[in-house]
Amino acid sequence: MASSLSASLSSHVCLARKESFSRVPVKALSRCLVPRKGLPEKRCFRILYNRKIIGAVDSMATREDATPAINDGSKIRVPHVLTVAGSDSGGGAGIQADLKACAARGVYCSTVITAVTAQNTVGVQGVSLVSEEFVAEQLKSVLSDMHVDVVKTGMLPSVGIVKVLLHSLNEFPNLALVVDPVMVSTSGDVLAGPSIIDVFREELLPRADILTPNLCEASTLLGGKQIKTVGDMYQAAKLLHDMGPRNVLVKGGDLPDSFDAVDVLFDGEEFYELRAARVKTCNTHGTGCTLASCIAAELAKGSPILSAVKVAKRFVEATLDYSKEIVVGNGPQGPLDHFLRIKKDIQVSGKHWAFDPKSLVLYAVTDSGMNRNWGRSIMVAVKDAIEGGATIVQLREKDAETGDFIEAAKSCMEVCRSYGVPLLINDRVDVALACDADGVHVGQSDMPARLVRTILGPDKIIGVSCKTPDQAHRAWVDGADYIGCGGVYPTNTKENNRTIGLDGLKAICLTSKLPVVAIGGIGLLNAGTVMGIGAPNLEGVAVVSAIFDRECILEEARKLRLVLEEAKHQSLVRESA
Ligand SMILES: Cc1ncc(COP(=O)(O)OP(=O)(O)O)c(N)n1
Ligand SMILES: Cc1nc(C(=O)O)sc1CCOP(=O)(O)O
Ligand SMILES: [Mg+2]
Repeated sequence: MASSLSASLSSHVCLARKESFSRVPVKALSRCLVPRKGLPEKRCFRILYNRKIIGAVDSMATREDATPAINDGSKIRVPHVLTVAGSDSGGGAGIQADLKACAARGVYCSTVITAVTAQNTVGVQGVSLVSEEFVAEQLKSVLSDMHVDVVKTGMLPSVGIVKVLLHSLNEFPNLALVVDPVMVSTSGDVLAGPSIIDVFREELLPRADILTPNLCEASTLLGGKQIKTVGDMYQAAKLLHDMGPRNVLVKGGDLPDSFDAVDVLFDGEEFYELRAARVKTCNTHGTGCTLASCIAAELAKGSPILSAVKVAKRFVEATLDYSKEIVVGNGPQGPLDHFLRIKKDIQVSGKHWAFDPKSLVLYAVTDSGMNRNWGRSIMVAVKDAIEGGATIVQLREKDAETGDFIEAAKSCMEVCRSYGVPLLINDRVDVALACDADGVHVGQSDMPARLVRTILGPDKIIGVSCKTPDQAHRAWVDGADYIGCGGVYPTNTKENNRTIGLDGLKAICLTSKLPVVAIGGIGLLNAGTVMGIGAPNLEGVAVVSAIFDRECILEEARKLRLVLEEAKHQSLVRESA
């Protein structure tokens, strides 16, 4: 039967969409097709390669079936996990954890809610089951419309709900299934009673691609078997595998006297002992849901089981480590921070403001050569510029070693944050990421602003150098926050820099939808003239030598700021006249 499929395999490759699949010769695949247990022959095949499941093929798939899996250039079908689980009002576990884990792993997640729990970091105060009919309706809504790759189950609180789910799974035999046999919450509250154990053992587990019990759940499924050692975990994994799931991951998080966090994966042939240093934290609420969702997310992307489990374990470790000191609620078990951000955002500045174009008034751009000549550090130069009145700083360190640049940038970040002045990095997105700078300034031959925006995200400031109205328009389309226009006058600071003059500057300002800062050859003597061109979106001037190639940075910045304030005053007088 397998050989009869090999002729049409190429169209089915898309359907399986397993990355590893594409590296397997088609000839080898025909030998690898293995009918899936419990499913009608000729319907669905697991693809085994080196004895590992690497994908699934529907033998009756047509080219049309496969079409949605192909990226046609403009439309991309994303990996999709459907979680069938309970809602946790505290947001740490259940559906809420599943959504966050999938989002953090870059996978779309739809939800079928089986129960609503009133829950917090103290415990579970109440549970309200969703009716079987309504669970069925949710399943139908999702599965009749969307292409789901993997179903992940959490809290399945009644036999009826498990049966409803099994019915849907029978209708969609290609769906991979991750079963997290949730029975008791981290607080010790029962979420699914012993009545469901039989239907789990007899009907759900044989359908599962992977089962992910903790020690208590493994013991319950095995009729109360004691699991106290890693050796017991191996036995439990084997016994659970005999119940039908293709893979079993017994999680040893609760193993007594264990220095490491040990999990045992059994794929029916080999055992894998996965060890990591135990993270000391009480913020563990939701780790089981997160791990299972993350495994589901990786499988949806096309990973083989072992690599999905390894990535998921590493992700949970990282979130545990990151979240170990965060405080959410007064109970003994807090939640995870799936996006590794909450703590950082609070610590870094307490607040994030949107970019304010008024911060462009006096834009100080550093120059490592000038600082060297005057024998001062970048940090001291930046501090003096800010104390003199600079409203935004750009580190333009063309000849610095990357490591030195990052260290200097980190120190300057501290200074700038303490004064509430934004700090941008010239050219180097990597350095900006490493020091969590407020943004980046790029020119026409640097990384395109659109890509910088994708990498830095929506919160960071992006500036683009422009010499023409077309470039200014492009910068706006690409998601920049402001443009730098120059050289207004000739400059010795930047070699071979074309001068656009005041007329060039004005032409750009007139059409630009973005705020503008003028640059190039600007100093005390001409800053007023530049600001006087009468363009409302010209917010300020950017200077290098007028501040940093002077004996006293603070004094020069102060004088320049006064000139700019006077120019602003004059323009207000002109407007009101
Ligand atoms: C505010 C501001 N405007 C223009 C530039 C010049 O950027 P770019 O054209 O990329 O040239 P380099 O500075 O990288 O030599 C700037 N840095 N800042
Ligand atoms: C970095 C830079 N960019 C320019 C542009 O025209 O885009 S001119 C310039 C150098 C500006 O230095 P100074 O203030 O010493 O003239
Ligand atoms: Mg540049």
